This record gives sequence, C-alpha cells and structure tokens, in this order.
Amino acid sequence: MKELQHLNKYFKKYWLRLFAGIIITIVARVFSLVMPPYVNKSVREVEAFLKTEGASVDALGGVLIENILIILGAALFSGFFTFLMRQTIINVSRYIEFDLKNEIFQHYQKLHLAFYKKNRTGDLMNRISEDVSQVRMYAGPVIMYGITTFTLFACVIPIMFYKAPTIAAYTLLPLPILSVLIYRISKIIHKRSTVVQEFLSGLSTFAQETFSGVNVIKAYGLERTTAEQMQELAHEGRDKSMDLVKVNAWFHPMMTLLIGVSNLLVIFIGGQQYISGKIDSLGIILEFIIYVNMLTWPVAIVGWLTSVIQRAEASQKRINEFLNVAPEIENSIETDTPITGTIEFKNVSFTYPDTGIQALKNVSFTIKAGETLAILGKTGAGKSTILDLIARLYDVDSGEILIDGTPLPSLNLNSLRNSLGAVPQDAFLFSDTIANNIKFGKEDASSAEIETAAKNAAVHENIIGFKQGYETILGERGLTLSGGQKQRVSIARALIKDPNIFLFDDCLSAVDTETEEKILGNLQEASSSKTSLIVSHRVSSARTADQIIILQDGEIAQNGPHELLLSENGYYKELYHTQLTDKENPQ
Ligand SMILES: Nc1ncnc2c1ncn2[C@@H]1O[C@H](COP(=O)(O)OP(=O)(O)OP(=O)(O)O)[C@@H](O)[C@H]1O
Repeated sequence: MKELQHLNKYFKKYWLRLFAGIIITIVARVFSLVMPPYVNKSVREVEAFLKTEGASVDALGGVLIENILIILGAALFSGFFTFLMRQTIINVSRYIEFDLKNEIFQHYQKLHLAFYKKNRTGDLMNRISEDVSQVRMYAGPVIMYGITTFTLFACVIPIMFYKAPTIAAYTLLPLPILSVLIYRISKIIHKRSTVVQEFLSGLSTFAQETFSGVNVIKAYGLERTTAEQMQELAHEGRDKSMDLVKVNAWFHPMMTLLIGVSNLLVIFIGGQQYISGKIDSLGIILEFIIYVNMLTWPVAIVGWLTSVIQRAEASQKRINEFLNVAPEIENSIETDTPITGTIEFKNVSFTYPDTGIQALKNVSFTIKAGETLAILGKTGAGKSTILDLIARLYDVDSGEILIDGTPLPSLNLNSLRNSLGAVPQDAFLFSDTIANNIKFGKEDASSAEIETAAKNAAVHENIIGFKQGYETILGERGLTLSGGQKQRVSIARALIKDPNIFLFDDCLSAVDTETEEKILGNLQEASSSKTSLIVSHRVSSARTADQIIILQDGEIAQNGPHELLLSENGYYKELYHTQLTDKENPQ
C-alpha cells in the first residue's frame, strides 16, 4: 500500500464528499437490514394465526400489509441512499482519476527529451490511461464495496449469532472458502487478462505499422506475407483469450454453488432445530436465508477487492516510476527575463547522455542581435545540436551559452522559449486545419496575419490551390502535404510568432533553389531586426549571412563571412564550387 499513499493528497482534497459518501453507504446498508426481521415477523403472525382458532383474517391481513409497507419503505430508502452512495464515492473516484491524469500529463511535459527516447509512446499512453483506470478502482469501488462489506459484516453476523448461534455458525462456514476461492480466481483472471492485454497492444502496433507503411508493403509486394503474419498473430491471440475465458467461466458457477450450499445448510440445520424444538418458528429460517444471500456478495467481494488493491498498487508503482523522474531542465527563474537576441557560445562541449556521442567540442562564437548566422557542415557534424542547446532542450557539459550576456540557466525558461521561433528539420504538423497549424505559433492570430505568414513562407499559393484553402485538414484523415509544403507551413508557423530569435534547421532542404531564394528574401525582410540561425547544406542559404560557421566533427573548422570563406581553401569553397557547377550544369 506504500505506492498508493500518493493518492492521500487527493483523498484530503475530496474528504468532505468522501465522508458524506461513507455515512450514506452505512445508512443505505442499515435500511436494507429492515427487511429480514419483518419477513420473520410476518411468518410468525401467520403461524400464530394458524394455531389460534377463530383468529380474524382481517386482523392478520392488516398486520401483513403493515409489514409489507415497512419492508417496501425501507427498500425504497435503501435504494435511494445506494444511488446517493454512487453519486458521491464513484464521483470522487472520477475526480481523482481526472486529477491524476492531469498530474501525469503535466509531469510528462516537463520531462527531458532523453526520457521520451528511453520510453516508448505506447508505455507513456498506457500509464496515463490503463494504469490510472486501475488506480481509480481503488479510489472508488474499493472504498464503496469495502464499507458496504464492513457494515454488513458488523451488523448481520452479530444479529445472526444473537438470534440462532448454531445455524449462524454452520451457514457462515462456507463463506470464507468462497472468499479465498474468489481471490485465487481473480488473481488468475488478472494474470491471464494482462497477457491478453499485452498481446492485443502488440497486435495493434503491428496493424498500425502495417497501415502506416502500406506504401512500402505494396511497393515490395508483401501483402501476402503481412496477411500471413497477421493471421498467425490472430491465432495466438485466440488461444490466449480462450485461456482467459476458461477461468472466467468458473467464476459464476462457483458463486452459485457456494450460495446454494449455504442456503441448503440454513434449511437443513434450521429444519433440524425446528423439528427438535430449538427454534420456535420457521420465520427464522427465512430470515437467515435472506442474511446468507445478503452476505454472499460482500464475502465474494473481499476476495475481489484484495486483487483489485494489488493491481492498483502495481499500477500506481508504474505511475510513480515516471512521476519520480525529475525534470533535468529546471526553470529556476520565476520572473520574466526579456530577450533581445545576442547569442554567445563560450567553449561549449556537449555529449548526448544516452548515446555517449560527443556532438560539440569547444565551440565558441558570438552573434549579435539582428544578425544572421549560417551553420554548414557534413551530416552528423553537430549543427542541429547547436540549435537544441540554444532552446535549452539540453544543458551543456562544459562551457557556457549566454544570451544578451546572461547564461541560459539564469534566464526564465518560458521567456527563452517564447523568444524563439524554431523550425525543426522534420516539420511536424498536427491533424488539424492548415490555419490552425500555422496559428500554433500565435493562438490569437487573425486570418490576415496567417495569410501574411504563409505568403512570406511562399506557401500561400499552394494553400489557396486546395479546395478548402486554409481550412484544409492535414494528417491521417486529411490531405498529405509534400515535404517542401510541410517545411514552408512550418516556417509560416515560426514567422507568425514574430520572435526575436529564429532557429531554422535545414528547413529549406525539400524546396527547389528558386523557392529557396524567394523565401530567404522574404525572411530577410521579415527577420531583418531578428537574430537568425540557419542550418543548411546549401551555400545558397548561407551566402548572405553575416557570419558562416563550418562545423566538422563537432568543432568549428572555419568561421567568417561568405567572401572570407571563399578566399580560404576548405569545405566552404569546395561546397560552393560543387553547388555552382551543379546549378550551371543541371543533369
Ligand atoms: N537526440 C540525440 N541523442 C543522441 N545522439 C544524438 C541525438 N541527436 C544527434 N545525435 C548525435 O549527435 C551527433 C550530431 O548530430 P546533429 O543532429 O547535431 O548533426 P547535424 O550536423 O545536424 O546532422 P544533419 O545535417 O544530418 O542534420 C550525431 O553523431 C548524432 O548521431
């Protein structure tokens, strides 16, 4: 139960509702206890009537109707309070479920990128959905049924022993056996259903990958192989499900059997006692049959509750594992720190913690606010890493990055990220309209602003060419943009934000050189007073920059403006001539 202590703060938050729920649960059960003695009483009245000669039928009818009305009234009250019980306790468990999901989601958002690389998306989703549902069972049904069971035990068992101790002892005998059996079966059911769940999630991953990669499957003619693999998996799934069904099938018959045995014992022992004159009325046998039936579910539920608590504990353990991961990038500055845009790298070295790859070695450069820096270099040279470090997605190992003279950790993280307009290498667009995808950079942007941004990113003409223009839905159930169109929508998203620093990560790689020139021209205008970092493989993206850095294996090999680098022998000059030749002699 150690792990589940995490929920105590929520129980405290909703203590009043919970307390009301507990009282209501007790009241509901107490009302349900009115019926059995009145049934007994009615039988006695009938027995007395039969024994007394000349007794009035009308008088008997009157008493019986009175008893029936009392039983009916108590049942109505019990039903009403049972309704209120669910409205309080189950509602609290839903509130806790909601709060816990929000807590986990907000925590996920604070976690480091390395966390997302280490843990699979399916696992993250499972913990926030499946595991939270298991934990909810503890916060609601366990409390509700637990109190119901406790109240019934505390009231019914003493009443039974008070009224007829021998019948009570015999009839209660099978109930603990029932409880243990249900506990065992619940555990087996849980084990097997976990196997089925895991299998099903593997099956859906396979199906999802198949559908996502349907182009490749068709292109390689692998439809048949894939269908066979799917069939194999389906057969395996059927066997696992059958294992589960077999145990499930034992549950109800066993319950019925044990209830039957208890009822038989009441009738048998009660009958013997009646014959031997130890009890004076058949009414007591009827009363006991009702008690036994009242107790059966709570007894069965003790076993079920135990296994639910164990599952909730295991789920909360998995949730806590993630909640206990501390965010590596901490925001230690509460107040806003406005940013102009001078960026300085001082002997920065950085190694990716998960791969151990040293991406940057002693990198130093300065770029003044409003200037443009182009970063070129072979693939894997460390270009994107520089941009990620500026956005503080990672903290440096040694050296220092300063913005406007302040080291990054001394800047408010939100101020820093709000002042950046980042266009990543692989543009990610949401399954939403194009307008909303662009507006992602500025939620309150007007249609005119969206259009201007799209024009500057040279994608406006493409967008108005679609039937629904800016309202065209992208993604799985919508339109698929070409690589170049995606990149340009992503650029529009950064432009509309109007930040002080632009980070363009090879974001023009999928557009032709003519469009590239057009966009660069627009960018120069739109971002003339802004600091821009452009990572690229093309000289055409770099030539107008105030400063160009050539990275080689994480180190700066060359640094200077276009003219200077052209005058030096090195990567830049080679690249310039290769790309110039390509342009002059296209294949
Ligand atoms: N998230 C990451 N985790 C671990 N290692 C990484 C990560 N990202 C990059 N690396 C490694 O760090 C090195 C530098 O990568 P980086 O992405 O900065 O190169 P790049 O110059 O931008 O390359 P490209 O031009 O192909 O985009 C590479 O060796 C790469 O494998």
